Amino acid sequence: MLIIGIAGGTGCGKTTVVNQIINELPDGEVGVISQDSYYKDLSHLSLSDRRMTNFDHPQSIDFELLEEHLKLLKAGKSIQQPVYSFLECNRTDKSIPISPSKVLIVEGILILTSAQIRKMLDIKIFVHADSDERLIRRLKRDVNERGWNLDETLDKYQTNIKPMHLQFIEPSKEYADIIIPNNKYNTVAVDMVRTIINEKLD
Ligand SMILES: Nc1ncnc2c1ncn2[C@@H]1O[C@H](COP(=O)(O)OP(=O)(O)O)[C@@H](O)[C@H]1O
Ligand SMILES: Nc1ccn([C@@H]2O[C@H](COP(=O)(O)O)[C@@H](O)[C@H]2O)c(=O)n1
Repeated sequence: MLIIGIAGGTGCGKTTVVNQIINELPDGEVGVISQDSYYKDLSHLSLSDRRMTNFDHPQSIDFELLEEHLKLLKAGKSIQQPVYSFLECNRTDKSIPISPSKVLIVEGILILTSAQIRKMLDIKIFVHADSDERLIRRLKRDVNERGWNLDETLDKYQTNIKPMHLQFIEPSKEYADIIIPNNKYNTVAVDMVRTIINEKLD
């Protein structure tokens, strides 16, 4: 199994790049795992306390479970991936079965910050977009899809998102084998990654 890690700051376009990569590949050959599914269980907190959590700090992620799942998939075993609710700011009681595949993409802002996870990655990719571009994309998404208003999103950006980006995410770029500039849609880079994957699938 070839495991590709895709990191980059919030709103840089990781999900978009992953979808572009897998779009023209055969169904079922490439699995995708999102770091978001591995946010720690916060059921012991009220919703208002959960909404105060710093979701951009590496400690918010259950990297142990993610590592265990990657090892199981690599060993040819299926896993039950937790399903996360952004509106509830918590894991749901649901999970989805993920079967092993020839290629697995693991995406998330903090994927390259974990030494255990880095060890499991065959190719490490960092998607870059300028911070103003990312903030604009993030504002639109949080307000339209994730149940936050404009002020809340800007407060989060100043208190958690920007400091964590500078402390953990941007420095993890140094571990990347490939950096994809994504201020504009980057079809050339997407085609290159797809070519690497196709070689593995042949
Ligand atoms: N190159 C791009 N140019 C303009 N908008 C983009 C680009 N890449 C992604 N977007 C948009 O930005 C938003 C965030 O993208 P997304 O892929 O969800 O980022 P991430 O997964 O890194 O948070 C989405 O609305 C997406 O359509
Ligand atoms: N309940 C949550 C959990 C996380 N976030 C934010 O998601 C961002 C990471 O996801 P991307 O798709 O943007 O890579 C991260 O910056 C968290 O702040 C959230 O808003 N609510």
